[in-house]
Amino acid sequence: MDREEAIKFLKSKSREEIIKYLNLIKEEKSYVTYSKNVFIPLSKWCRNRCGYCIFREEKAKIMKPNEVKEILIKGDKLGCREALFTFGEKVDENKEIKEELKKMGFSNILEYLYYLEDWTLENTNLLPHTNCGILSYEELKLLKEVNASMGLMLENISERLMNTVAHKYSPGKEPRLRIEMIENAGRLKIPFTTGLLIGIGETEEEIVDSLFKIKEIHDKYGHIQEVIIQNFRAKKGIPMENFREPSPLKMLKVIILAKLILKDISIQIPPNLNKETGQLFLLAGVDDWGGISPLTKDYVNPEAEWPEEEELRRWSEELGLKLKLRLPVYDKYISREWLSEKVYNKIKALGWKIED
Ligand SMILES: O=c1nc2n(C[C@H](O)[C@H](O)[C@H](O)CO)c3cc(O)ccc3cc-2c(=O)[nH]1
Ligand SMILES: C[C@H]1O[C@@H](n2cnc3c(N)ncnc32)[C@H](O)[C@@H]1O
Ligand code: MET
Ligand code: SF4
Repeated sequence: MDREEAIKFLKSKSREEIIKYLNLIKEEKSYVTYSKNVFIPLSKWCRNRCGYCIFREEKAKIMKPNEVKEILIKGDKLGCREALFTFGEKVDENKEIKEELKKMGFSNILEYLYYLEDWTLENTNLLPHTNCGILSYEELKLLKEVNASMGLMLENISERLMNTVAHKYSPGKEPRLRIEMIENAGRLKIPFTTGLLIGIGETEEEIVDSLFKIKEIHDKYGHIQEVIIQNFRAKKGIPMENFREPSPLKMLKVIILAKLILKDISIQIPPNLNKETGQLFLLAGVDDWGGISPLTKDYVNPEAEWPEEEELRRWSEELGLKLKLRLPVYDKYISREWLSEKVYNKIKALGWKIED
């Protein structure tokens, strides 16, 4: 599959073409994975203002250690294994937050995050995954010690979108910065999650170029464990509230392409954003349902409830696929090569069985 062929397919209106490419997806695997998590929105303030985001708040607020710990302890009791720290980008650029952190005894947000993630490893059976926007090489290096995996959505490789409602007020969505961070994570051997946001005004060419860029980075470092194909959801009150959501067919075609281009990388579809269509996407080779939570909502898409574990199981089993719990780090990355001593030992202490 090369660039031209991929673009042609994405633009094609032929039903036969779709069936032809679906037929190219050969699957030996017998399961679909998911993670059981708690979502910790440490702060909703953010230096960016993405046109599609409902998560961001102007209020300079930050979760207190006890609030966070309570969620972690409850999640642990419910059998969660992932602590998802997803929050605004560079929140300590906000003076009030910085002050608040100082009062709590931390000089910046990442020092506070490190403390909380270390506490998670010491006191619960959850493993941290951080997705908080742009981080430097040094910051990634530090956080690797206490994270099982980390993530950053590429969103799209398009520079052009930086001048549109999607990214015009979001310096952190500059594709060069995102690519640089994903590469730095590779240099540091951090198991990594990235993905595309579909339906934010991008062209077919830009989708294809984004997929090939991820493939190029992965060929160099081998650290991309999964790629999320996330469908834009219109919501009242966002600048992009009148944008059209991507059609199920568009999603299906992008998933097919992702699968054919990214090969050994797992393709993730958020099940709460694809309740009607998710099961059919399994036909196109979706490997993973991402994180669902028995405790916390999806703060990025608060209107979209998580399906129950049993529902995911039924969707999967109807297609002859077992539903299999995974950790925030995929089994193939569970080794001293990819994980810090601390995280590796924690996973061993959990008694996690790696079978393939
Ligand atoms: O609950 C969510 N989890 C999100 N996750 C987490 C994901 O569902 C899983 O927790 C990961 O597969 C890690 O195991 C993300 C992780 C990333 O690294 C990058 C982006 C996302 C986006 C979301 C999201 O919108 N909602
Ligand atoms: C955490 C990730 O959630 C995605 N995200 C942000 N806003 C929306 C929306 N309206 N619909 C779907 N996904 C969204 C972005 O890709 C972000 O990186
Ligand atoms: N703010 C970060 C980003 O967009 C984390 C996800 S959105 C809450 O990359
Ligand atoms: S999507 Fe992330 S970076 Fe963009 S405004 Fe929302 S919180 Fe900030």
